Amino acid sequence: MLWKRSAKFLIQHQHKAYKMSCRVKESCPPGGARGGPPAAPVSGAYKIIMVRHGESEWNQKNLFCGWYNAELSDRGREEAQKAGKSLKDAGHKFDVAFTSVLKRANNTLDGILKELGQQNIPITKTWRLNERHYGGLTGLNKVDTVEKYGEEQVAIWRRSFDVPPPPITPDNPYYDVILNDPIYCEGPPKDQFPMFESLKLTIERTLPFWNDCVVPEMKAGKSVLIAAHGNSLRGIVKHLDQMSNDEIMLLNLPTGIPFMYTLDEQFKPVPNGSLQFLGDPETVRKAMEEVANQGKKK
Ligand SMILES: O=C(O)[C@@H](CO)OP(=O)(O)O
Repeated sequence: MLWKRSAKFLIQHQHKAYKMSCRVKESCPPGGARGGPPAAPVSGAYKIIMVRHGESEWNQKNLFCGWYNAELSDRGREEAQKAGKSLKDAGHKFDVAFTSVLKRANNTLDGILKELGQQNIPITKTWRLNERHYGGLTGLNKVDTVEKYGEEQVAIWRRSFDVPPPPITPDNPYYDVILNDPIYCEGPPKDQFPMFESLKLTIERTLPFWNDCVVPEMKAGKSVLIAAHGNSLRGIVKHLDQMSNDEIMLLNLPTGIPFMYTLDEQFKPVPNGSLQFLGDPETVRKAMEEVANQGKKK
């Protein structure tokens, strides 16, 4: 079975991974988001910075979170501040920012923009940049889930490309909280509200936003920052780097460490333009490993 092979591949190769205010908008802002003067692209190329939110309270408790609207932990708030400082020290300024409708990403963005003194730039929030919906796993502890279903099954649920978690059902304590959360007032419509998402399904709702809203801003010469989630960003990375379904399984994005892509005119990464983290390599490697280990036996 393909997913069995994929899970084995994942477990065997995980260690190699490193090497390689409800202003919610469903559509793009009218006329595009407006910011300060457009940043000139370097040698005809585009640069974009993305960051996974800082550690959330549910990351700290090692719970599957997905569309549950968890708060940042103290460490997460510090990570956001640190990310802002490293962007400031590297001389970055942004014209526009994009984020999900979940407060762990919104507050990470706010923390970064505060450090940069750029709280007034236009921000577009969309559910299309949300974390993947973790379905029936929402609220479960990852290590307890490993104890119950085994490391291999949890690896498949967490990192396989197209095997979804089981659907969330009304007996899940977070079913109503998520479904009726006012942050979803502008979408998705109730009859299309996801009950689970694989990475494949996540990409199917994230990529249209990337193409229709983010790319036009870059084409207009705007300097763009995205603060989103581990799996919505993995989807964008997979698309940009044209990674195979097996390759993307190995990538675990660390919390709160910004990364840059330098893209050519076709929006393909230039040589050495992929996934350039703003952090020292050892810190980044350890942070990635920490995420990978969340789904392993203690
Ligand atoms: O629980 C989640 O929503 C995500 C990110 O925190 O977890 P994972 O890394 O297991 O995909």
